[in-house]
Amino acid sequence: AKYQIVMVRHGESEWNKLNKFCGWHDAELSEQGVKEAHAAGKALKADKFKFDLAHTSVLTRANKTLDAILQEIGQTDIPIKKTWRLNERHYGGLTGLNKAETAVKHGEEQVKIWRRSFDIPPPPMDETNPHYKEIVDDPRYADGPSKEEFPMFESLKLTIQRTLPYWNDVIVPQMKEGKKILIAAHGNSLRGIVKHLDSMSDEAIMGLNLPTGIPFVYELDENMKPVVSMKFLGD
Ligand SMILES: CC(=O)Oc1ccccc1S(=O)(=O)Nc1cc2c(c(O)c1O)C(=O)c1ccccc1C2=O
Repeated sequence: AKYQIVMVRHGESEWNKLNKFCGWHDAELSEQGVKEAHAAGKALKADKFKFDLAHTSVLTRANKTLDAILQEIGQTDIPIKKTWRLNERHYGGLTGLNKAETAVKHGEEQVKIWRRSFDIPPPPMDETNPHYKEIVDDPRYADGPSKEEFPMFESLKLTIQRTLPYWNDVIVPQMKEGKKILIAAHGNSLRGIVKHLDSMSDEAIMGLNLPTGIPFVYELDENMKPVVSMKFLGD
């Protein structure tokens, strides 16, 4: 096909392991997550993939997944673009809660509603959340989002709405210039791109849980329409 792009969800994080809502908290990769990232790189190397540049979020778990992959394919020299627009969904006041704490604090019924909703957001994060200061004051957000648009919560709909402009305005033009691109990001920011490419319904995309650390390929025609959708390496 005319265009090809590779995407990968970061390896397991320390908070994935603890079943805690992570969102914009900057959790590290777990040991397993680091292994997943190197395995992803080895798989890409085995298939002789080469990239001109990579895009990732401003969160360490995605950045380190990308670094591990680039080490394995011997391309630690290509440009890396980091953007908040590829960050994980912001889970607001749920950030840091695990499954039990969420159910205790908000009740099973509310959890059920949130789980199956596309545009019902979690409660906003406020100063009582232990992670409020670390996120709001983080210098990595100096280049955006602005104070006015800095999210305190995101529905999946809101997450997709802030990821797609980056896809359309930055990544697509680079693909049209012939650049071979790798994206290392998060479950929900990648859902936004996949939903857009495959014209998926709100319900369909909520049913898609991307595996951690397994690269997948899209091949697109001259109109950026998928000829091959979400082909996982090793499939
Ligand atoms: C597998 C797992 O333990 O998931 C967790 C982790 C932390 C809290 C609650 C749960 S749960 O078992 O209720 N399942 C669970 C719970 C939730 C979600 C979700 O995708 C999910 O799988 C959401 O997307 C979600 C999105 C926005 C607000 C709340 C939730 C939520 O409460």
